[in-house]
Amino acid sequence: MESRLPKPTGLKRPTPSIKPILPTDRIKAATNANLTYNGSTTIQPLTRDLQNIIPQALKRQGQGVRAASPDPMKSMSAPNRAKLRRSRSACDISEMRQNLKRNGMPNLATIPTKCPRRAVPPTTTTNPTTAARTVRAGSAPVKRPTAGSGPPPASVSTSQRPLPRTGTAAATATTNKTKSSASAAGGAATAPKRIAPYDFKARFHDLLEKHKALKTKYEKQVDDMGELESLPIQLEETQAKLIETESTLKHAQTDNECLQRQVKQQTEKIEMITSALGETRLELQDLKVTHQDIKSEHEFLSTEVQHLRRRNEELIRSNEQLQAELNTCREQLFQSNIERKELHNVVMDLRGNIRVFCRVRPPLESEAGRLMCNWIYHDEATVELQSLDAQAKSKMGQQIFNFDQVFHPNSNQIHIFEMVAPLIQSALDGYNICIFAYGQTGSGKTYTMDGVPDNVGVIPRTVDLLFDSIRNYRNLGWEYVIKATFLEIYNEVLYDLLSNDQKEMEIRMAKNCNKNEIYVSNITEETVTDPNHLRQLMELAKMNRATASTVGNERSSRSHAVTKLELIGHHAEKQETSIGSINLVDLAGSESPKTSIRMTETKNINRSLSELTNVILALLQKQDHIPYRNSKLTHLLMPALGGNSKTLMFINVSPFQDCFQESVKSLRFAASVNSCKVAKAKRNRFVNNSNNSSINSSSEK
Ligand SMILES: Nc1ncnc2c1ncn2[C@@H]1O[C@H](COP(=O)(O)OP(=O)(O)OP(=O)(O)O)[C@@H](O)[C@H]1O
Repeated sequence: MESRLPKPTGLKRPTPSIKPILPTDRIKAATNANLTYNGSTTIQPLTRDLQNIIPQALKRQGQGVRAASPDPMKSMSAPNRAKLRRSRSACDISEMRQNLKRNGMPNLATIPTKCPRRAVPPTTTTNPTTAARTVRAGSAPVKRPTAGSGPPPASVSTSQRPLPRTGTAAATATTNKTKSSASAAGGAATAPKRIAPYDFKARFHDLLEKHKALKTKYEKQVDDMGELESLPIQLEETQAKLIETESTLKHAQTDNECLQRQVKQQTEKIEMITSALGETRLELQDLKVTHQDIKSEHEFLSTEVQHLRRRNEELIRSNEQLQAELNTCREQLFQSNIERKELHNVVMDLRGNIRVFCRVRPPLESEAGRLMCNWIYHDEATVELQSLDAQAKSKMGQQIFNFDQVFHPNSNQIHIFEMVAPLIQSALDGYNICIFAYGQTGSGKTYTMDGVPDNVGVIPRTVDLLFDSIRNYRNLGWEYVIKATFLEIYNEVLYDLLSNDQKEMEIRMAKNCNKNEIYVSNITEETVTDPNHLRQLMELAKMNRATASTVGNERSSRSHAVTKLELIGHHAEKQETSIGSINLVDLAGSESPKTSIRMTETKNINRSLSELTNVILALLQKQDHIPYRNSKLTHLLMPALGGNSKTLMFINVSPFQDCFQESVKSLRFAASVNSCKVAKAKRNRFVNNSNNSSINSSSEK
């Protein structure tokens, strides 16, 4: 690392030296700035290092000693000594000149060979050499530095010395040098005594004193030198310490900056926290206010809660009483419902197990040109049919028919279903219900049973009524499951209307049951949970049903369609199960063979309808053998026609004159069925025992 100490700019770096100038050199130079080596040249600070200065100073000192202290053993005579002095002075000057020349300084003036002895008064203190140079050479005098800080020379012996000889310049120079030393030591007031040249003893003593003084000075200089030599080491140590201190300072500065930054950050944080604290205090005040409000509200609510608890306890006690009353009411309701069912069944029985409703359809817009018979509705149960043909009228006589209900052409679907609904209720009570529509093709059977999308018939309305009633029955503790099958009898073959698979289907007797209980094998049975599901199944069955165009109907149903809904109810509390069924039959339309296009189809339809008539007539005549098995239709409807069932038959007739014969035929058949008496229907009621289920099919009144 570079030192930060200021470098001297105005000082001239010395000529190449032994080692580069260090700051210690400057210190040494500054220390030596006041040093003067025995009246010789003062060492210039910061220009020379100690390695260069000290040897030169010692060299000069040695020269001075040599000049001032000639070896007394070698010069024995005055002329020789003078000559020696002369030569030494000359040597000194010559050496000075060489030094000056080496240092690039102006040269000294040449010393004249002889110097007039009286030119310089002996008492003057001016350097005779310099004065002689000034006078003779006329050049600028070269001043020799005077000793300012050198040790005082010994004056004890010099004061006893004789006055110096003034004959030569060398003597004068010696005298001056001595005087200069004396002046430096004791002041200019006491002039040193000159030692006679012949007084060798005195001179010897003088020289000894000088030698002693110089030795002391030399030792002192050596000590100083020792001290000075230790200075670079101290300086290096100091410099190392300085560098270390600078490094430490730099680290400290870095740490300081870091700390300042941290202090700044912490200060900012403190400000933020202080700000947040202020906001929090405000929020705290608000919360305290809110707390007070809530506290007061809590006290109010606590009072309210206590009041409500007391009120709740009262209500619980009241509720328990009401619950007990409710249970009693439920039990009464359950019993009442049983009574209602029995009474309902009595009404149904009074109306007849086989009931016949006659419906005359209106002419369509497309049939406006067709002639219509004369229909006379005597009352709601009696209708008279008159032909427009007088011959036929006279031949057939009066055609008056009685039924349970007659619906004229203006009767709508709602009126029809109002009369059907009590039967549906009986199905939920555990009875078997059979509703079928019989009539000529195009007379309105499908319209009555299925209806049209904007005016639905008996079957869709039955579905809605069933699910509404099931919801009401749920309040009484009954849970119902509905299972649905859709069957078609076409050309005396059974088809599953919910499946397109070709499969063998047979009408079979149910085992371990009433002899009239039957079932169809391999038929698809769907468990229905909501009315929409049932409607979707009905749509699918309708699409799968065989239809074709006939003379009387563009989309004639060419098969008998049987929709069976099995209603299984369970009362968990009473451990009671109720199973009822509804058979909804849309028969194929009877058709005259004369007008039929598909004879086989027509024959099968007419044969099955004829067998249906035979069965009903056999029942009417109370024959021992009822020919149920003569056709698939009668076999399938056996439970409904002859056994444990409540049956409703719609006789649909067309109002037109050209249908007169078929209408009369249908009405006669229906009238005969209406007069048919069958055994009373039994309610399918099961009570579950602990070990097994026993059937209590009770015979109703
Ligand atoms: N009461 C009625 N009111 C209005 N239109 C009716 C009525 N009854 C039947 N129709 C219409 O008369 C036409 C024939 O009716 P529908 O198809 O129900 O006869 P169908 O007896 O079922 O015939 P098929 O035995 O050939 O199937 C249909 O267009 C039907 O919409």
